[in-house]
Amino acid sequence: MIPIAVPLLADEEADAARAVVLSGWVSQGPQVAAFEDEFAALVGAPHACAVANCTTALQLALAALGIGRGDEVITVSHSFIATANVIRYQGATPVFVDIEPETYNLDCTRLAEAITERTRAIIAVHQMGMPCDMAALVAVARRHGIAVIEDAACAAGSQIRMNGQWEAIGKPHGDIACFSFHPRKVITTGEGGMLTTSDAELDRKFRLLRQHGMSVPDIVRHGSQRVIFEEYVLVGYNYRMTDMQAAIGRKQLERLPQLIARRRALAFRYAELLGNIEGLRLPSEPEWARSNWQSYCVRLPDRLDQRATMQSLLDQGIATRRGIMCSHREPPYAGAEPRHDLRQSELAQDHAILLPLYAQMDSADQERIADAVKGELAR
Ligand SMILES: C[C@H]1O[C@H](OP(=O)(O)OP(=O)(O)OC[C@H]2O[C@@H](n3cnc4c(=O)[nH]c(N)nc43)[C@H](O)[C@@H]2O)[C@@H](O)[C@@H](O)[C@@H]1N
Ligand SMILES: O=C(O)CCC(=O)C(=O)O
Repeated sequence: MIPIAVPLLADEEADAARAVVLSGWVSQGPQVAAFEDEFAALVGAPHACAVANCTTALQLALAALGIGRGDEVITVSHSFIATANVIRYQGATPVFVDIEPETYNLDCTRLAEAITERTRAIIAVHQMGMPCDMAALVAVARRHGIAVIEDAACAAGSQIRMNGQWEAIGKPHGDIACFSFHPRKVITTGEGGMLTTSDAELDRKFRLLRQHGMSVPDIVRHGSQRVIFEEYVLVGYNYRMTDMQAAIGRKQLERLPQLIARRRALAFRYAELLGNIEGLRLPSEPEWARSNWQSYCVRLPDRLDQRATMQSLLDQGIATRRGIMCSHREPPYAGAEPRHDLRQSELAQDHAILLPLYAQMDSADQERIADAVKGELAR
């Protein structure tokens, strides 16, 4: 069986987690602080704040910006449901806009029509690791005084060319970028998330919000020779990352450059193997983007039934996933007619499939997958 994804975890990660267990300090301690520093350096961000997962990161991004009831947040429906849910958690209203069929990312030409006097933020998703057009998106947002949050859940290690320079996603190019370390991502801590920002005040709020609004963190009080009484200055959450997770994450960061090189080589090979199949549309990078290829998404011709194709591949021992879901089609969001046309989002969900892609795949696996896909197309 070839699964859709396999995390690359080995003795280094196991040993790092073991050392933390034996150290006796296991939650939001020195390992979390070191992981934050190393992640910030990797993406070139002034501040990085670790949290329990990317869903909590996105919620804290909205909370720190003061977004709540009565506010609207523009985003894509075509994303994992957490992108929409965090807007609802805050009591705000998600306003969905369509995607570009080539990149599966927010179509920036649709932004202007979606902005109202209630719009407070845009959540731009770097879907499947492919950078969203941040130059275009940020230009529109700045013109209207709207904040930009990047849902970079899948995009650790992806790059974008801005003003002629290649920069890591997460610098950030909007106001806040949010990452996931879920096992389906390029690097993992089991569960885990990170917020990056250039704004020291936002970073201060993330740190308060992730730990109950506690004015002086426990680790500071623990190390103090003076008695300190803390305050709880706002209604916060418990969204902490553990030190076992952070220690694993530090080892994963060491692997990241090789993982990306490997994934890019695998994506390149897929393009060679599947490139000349009539009717199959392959993903491609805009010339200003370098994807980490968190997922490799191909578009089936309309005549092929998506589910039947996926079932046939599964019967041949190859796991796939359907195109990215659309939140507006799920029960919590289906009650209201979407304000804007979401045709490309629906077509992508219904006609795309994700092929297996992970570092440990070998060329025989990839050829087997390509042959099986060819077989389906030849039906
Ligand atoms: C591009 C999209 O990719 C992912 O969506 P998806 O539909 O492919 O996700 P799921 O089907 O839930 O993927 C979970 C899969 O990811 C793998 N996986 C998930 N967790 C594990 C794990 O702990 N160990 C191993 N070995 N594999 C794990 C399994 O193959 C599992 O079936 C998510 O990351 C979305 O957030 C993302 N938008
Ligand atoms: O739950 C999932 O499948 C993905 C959510 C995620 O990546 C996160 O919140 O970090």
